[in-house]
Amino acid sequence: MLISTSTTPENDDAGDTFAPSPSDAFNSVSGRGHSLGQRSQELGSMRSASRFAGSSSGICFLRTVCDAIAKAGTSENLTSAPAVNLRFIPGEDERGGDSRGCLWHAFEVTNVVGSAWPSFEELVALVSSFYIQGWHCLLPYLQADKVMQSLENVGSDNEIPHLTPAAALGLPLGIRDEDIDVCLPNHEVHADPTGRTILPENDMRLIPLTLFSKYSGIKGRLMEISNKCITHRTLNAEQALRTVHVDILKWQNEVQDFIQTAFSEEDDPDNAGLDLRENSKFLTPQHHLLFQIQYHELLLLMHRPALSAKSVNETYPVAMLTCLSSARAIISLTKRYLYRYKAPNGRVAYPVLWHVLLSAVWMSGLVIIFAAFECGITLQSADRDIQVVWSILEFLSIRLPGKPKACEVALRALFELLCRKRGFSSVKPTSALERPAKRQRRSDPDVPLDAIEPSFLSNGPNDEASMQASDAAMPVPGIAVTNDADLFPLGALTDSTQDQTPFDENHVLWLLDVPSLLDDHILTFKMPPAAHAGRRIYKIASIPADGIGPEVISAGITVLESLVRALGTFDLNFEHFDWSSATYLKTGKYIPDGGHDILKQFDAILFGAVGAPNVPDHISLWGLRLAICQPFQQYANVRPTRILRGTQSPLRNCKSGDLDWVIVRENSEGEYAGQGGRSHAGQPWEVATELAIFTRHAVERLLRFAFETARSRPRKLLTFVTKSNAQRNGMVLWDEVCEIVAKEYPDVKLDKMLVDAMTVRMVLKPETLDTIVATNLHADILSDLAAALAGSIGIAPTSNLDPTRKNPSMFEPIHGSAFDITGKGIANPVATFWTAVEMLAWLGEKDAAAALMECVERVCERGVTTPDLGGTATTVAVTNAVCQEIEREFGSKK
Ligand SMILES: NC(=O)c1ccc[n+]([C@@H]2O[C@H](COP(=O)([O-])OP(=O)(O)OC[C@H]3O[C@@H](n4cnc5c(N)ncnc54)[C@H](O)[C@@H]3O)[C@@H](O)[C@H]2O)c1
Ligand SMILES: O=C(O)C[C@@H](O)C(=O)O
Repeated sequence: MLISTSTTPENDDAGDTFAPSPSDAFNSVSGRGHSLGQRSQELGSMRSASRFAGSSSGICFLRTVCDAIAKAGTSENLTSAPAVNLRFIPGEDERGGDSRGCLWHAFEVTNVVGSAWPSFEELVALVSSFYIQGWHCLLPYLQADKVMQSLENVGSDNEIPHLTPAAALGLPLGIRDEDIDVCLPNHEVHADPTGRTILPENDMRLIPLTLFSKYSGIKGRLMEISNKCITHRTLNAEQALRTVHVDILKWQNEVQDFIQTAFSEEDDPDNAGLDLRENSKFLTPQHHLLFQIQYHELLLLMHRPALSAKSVNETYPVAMLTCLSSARAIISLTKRYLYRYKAPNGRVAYPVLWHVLLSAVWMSGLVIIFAAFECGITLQSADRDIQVVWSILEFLSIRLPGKPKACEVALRALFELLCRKRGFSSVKPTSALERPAKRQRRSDPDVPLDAIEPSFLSNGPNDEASMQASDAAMPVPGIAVTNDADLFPLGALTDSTQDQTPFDENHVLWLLDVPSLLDDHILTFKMPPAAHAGRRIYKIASIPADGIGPEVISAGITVLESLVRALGTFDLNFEHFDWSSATYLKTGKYIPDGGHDILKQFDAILFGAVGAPNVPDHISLWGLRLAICQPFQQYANVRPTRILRGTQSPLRNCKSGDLDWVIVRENSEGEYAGQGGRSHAGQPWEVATELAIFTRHAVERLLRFAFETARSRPRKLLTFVTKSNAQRNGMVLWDEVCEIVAKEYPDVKLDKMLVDAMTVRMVLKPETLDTIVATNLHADILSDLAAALAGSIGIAPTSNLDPTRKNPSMFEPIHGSAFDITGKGIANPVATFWTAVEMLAWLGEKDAAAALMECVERVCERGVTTPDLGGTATTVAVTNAVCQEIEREFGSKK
């Protein structure tokens, strides 16, 4: 089956062009193919010029799925839904999901080495420092001595591939990296640093350890291929992948050999020297599951980049189908394992598997949704798999809810979106979107937490008989599984089932407060330093233009460059355009001929302000700002307002938190349609008309965007502002369209205001507002008021978004050229910094965006502010303070 490489027509938001036809499996019916221009810098490993390393491919895949689903279907306005809705999409490269940085409960860690073993608190601190701040998946391959040494002490980090199996095998965790790389049965004696023999040479655990180590090696090579072909310098990416594929298959066969050996007779001559009786008990269902999941993870890792590649090609169907079958295998294996080996109290029988299962099942869920999106399977079929994924995630969240919960939220939102866009509302209420009934039981104090089980464990076709039938259908080669979880060697970690410590219910309930957890996570998450050898590169067009524009844009770029240096994970390439009033006065044009085509090649536009005393305002605004926003269909103008830490509202008693709004302004027509004219010029009866135009199409797409924005925020409150008492045509159309669109968002509370009364409410009851939507002119005025109520127009940002991402979006501070302070060096750069934050988030660099915002707020908190906020600092001083804060936080990687 060959993929069509022709560009699928872009979907028109006037009609759903998608038919979920399985017969068209993986032909580009989805329209995804060439439409991912925004991600052009994130190329998969199937492309020779790949620029990301390691698990970036996971993040890239994740974005592919989100972008593709958001872009599809009738509702163009939903484009940003996943990004807005989910707030935080768990990635592979983000760790733990528990904002406390604690992977293990105290009762899951046992002191096995006597007093030298770190305390639980030390263990948490160590895991947090390596796992949360400094970890990267390539670490084991880099052989960084110091890090490895410390990891020996931590020992229980289950995401470091070879330490997972070490712990799983019950090996003393003092074992060194070199042991794992070189050890072969019958050849070496392994000793800990004190000389005590820790592994006799005939210890059969060395075989799986070697196999796990080989797995790590293959994984590392796959990452290298995505990165720079380090191992395969002489091969192109496709040749390199073929050799790795052979190694994966060889590895899997070795695993099977080993499993068969472990359960064969002792007198088998092949097993001479191996103490089978002593050691076979170490091969448990957990090991087997781990091996099987690792096999499928390798296949996913190998094929996934092809799914994220910018253009589809003939490798795509193989990649898609391989990923699909591996994803289904992972889901089915995990389900079967949990069914059989769940501990009596309902928890995962062995905590060390928790993260392995979590990341494998999460990635599999994404693959299933993507396959449904690509029409490789029907939505109904995907629904069945996804139900199991949710049940597993729900089950895993019993141990530590943060990350499983975030995965569940993300998958639910994506699947819901896909179902809606395909018009399959029946999938939605009956299964996919309903919260499981068990959820209520969790908060019921009479039901012990231990009573919670995954739904598939307790009912329907998932009984023992059908499990056995499915076992028969998919035989597990070679292994004689044992039902006795107690056989499992505990190593450094005890099985939670053996511990009598009651589960910390408060901890669970605290973590169930998902929105605040996720917010918190965004704020506290730190990017790992310089993890990626291949960096994402964004092309930014900078148009500082007039007045204080050049001063604040220069400050913004300084801060962004400092952030980029400190994080080392992506690059911003700025190109500067001198399109301004001065240019207009010289050439007669703000934008030269062909200027729009040039701008189209950029990922985003960073804009200062336009307007000069010697050019009429309507010429400058229409010549530059509107001349970009309107043709680029940046129809959603998004203006968040908040009282930043360390700043004050002019409203008495209004505290930070009381005023936390997002204003969504229609940005393509309305009062800015440019219709009208003048007659009888210069005569006493001269007449001028200014005609506002409201189209159903533009109103609907903007309202849907506003509802999505409101839905993505904790309060789910949308205030809809018009003047439909006086303006009885256009505004009444807004009212009618709003009523229709609102039906799609029953979870969003709708609140209607007339614009005059709205100004009163903004001043007197700011805490009653959250997301606000209004016309081009009304929202322009309301957003200046909002900025002033939050302290200054000098802090307020704007995003001019084309949610379809067909054109670059433009980011600018709300304020104008501010002639009165131009050149004085006191323009507040915070609005531009916050604008830069919004731009980074739109580009997909959400962690970097959150990090920058945090640094800006810390500087405000320290009182380093310009005069408009009551301070005495200059633009440059504030800029330097933010750069210093960034360096303090992340260090500089110059
Ligand atoms: N997006 C734009 O390009 C844009 C937006 C608004 C106004 N304008 C244009 O700018 C020119 C001036 O317009 P205006 O005076 O109505 O609005 P303005 O936003 O330029 O200034 C209003 C007031 O706010 C202050 N101010 C603005 N930004 C500040 C900052 N960063 N730090 C400290 N104080 C700041 C100014 O000093 C002034 O007192 C006009 O030509 C107008 O058309 C352009
Ligand atoms: O009305 C405009 O668009 C100009 C200015 O007020 C802005 O908000 O950018």
